[in-house]
Amino acid sequence: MGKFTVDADWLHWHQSPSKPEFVVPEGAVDAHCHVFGPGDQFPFAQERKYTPCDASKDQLWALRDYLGFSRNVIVQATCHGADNRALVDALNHSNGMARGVATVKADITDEELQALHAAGVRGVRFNFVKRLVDALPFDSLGTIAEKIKPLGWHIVIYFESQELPELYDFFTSLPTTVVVDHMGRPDISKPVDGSEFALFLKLMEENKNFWSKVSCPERLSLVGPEGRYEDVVPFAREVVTRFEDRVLWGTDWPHPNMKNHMPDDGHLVDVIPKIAPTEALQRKLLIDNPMRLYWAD
Ligand SMILES: O=C(O)/C=C(\CC(=O)C(=O)O)C(=O)O
Repeated sequence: MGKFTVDADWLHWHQSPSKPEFVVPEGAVDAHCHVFGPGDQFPFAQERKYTPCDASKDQLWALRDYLGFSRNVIVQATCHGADNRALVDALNHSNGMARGVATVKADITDEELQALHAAGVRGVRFNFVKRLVDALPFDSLGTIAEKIKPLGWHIVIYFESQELPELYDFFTSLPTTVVVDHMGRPDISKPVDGSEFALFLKLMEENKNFWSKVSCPERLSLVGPEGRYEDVVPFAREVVTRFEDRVLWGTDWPHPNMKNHMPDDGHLVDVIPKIAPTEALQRKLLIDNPMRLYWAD
């Protein structure tokens, strides 16, 4: 029995994903995934809103190899709060094949930021999803943005589509490259050419410093795994084809807080050629864009 009790309704990540039919190009980057603990070694944060099962760096590397990827971008998840030790440990054991996105507080020092940079962190995440965090006030986030800017880092933002109108002006005031998680989580029961998704497309169109992850069909889909997440494809393809130089893709392993099903990671990879229908788009999505953002040096 570990130190932490996993949430009763927690779904364990897939133990035997299928081999994808789509063969990812050599050098591909899984640009959105997490490590959890192990809790005995890297305790979960006091202020967390969920307690997951462990998902270690070695298990992540095993999935990476199995799916045919070469590199990972590990995003600090809220269950670890602003304690980035599990993330840094993973980066330090990645042979340079992983980069990180951390969570920090406004009082972080330049020395601490330098240490994160040396480990491979290249961004911070601002999370506005209420079931996951009590978001920091805008002035604290502004302080963090100014502190990380000289390092050349970017800011990853996570929010749900209904929050975008309220957050829009704050987002566009950010002074760095900004990466939107999961296309701003569109409500895909609404039309792809409707007003809600149009606001997200406008954000991307009018602000060339904005990028988007075209990840997480499993969180957005209404047809689910049986329908191979087909209903999300028009949204993601629109973003990939319009903003081909500013898109990233990731598995989101180990898929925290999935309540209705646990995706087969192989099936998620098989969505890629549907949203990026040409080899040139696939290369940008999986190699050129993430390499530019995370391995520029
Ligand atoms: O993994 C994701 O991207 C999404 C999450 C978890 C998360 O972001 C976090 O804990 O920080 C979610 O929607 O529950």
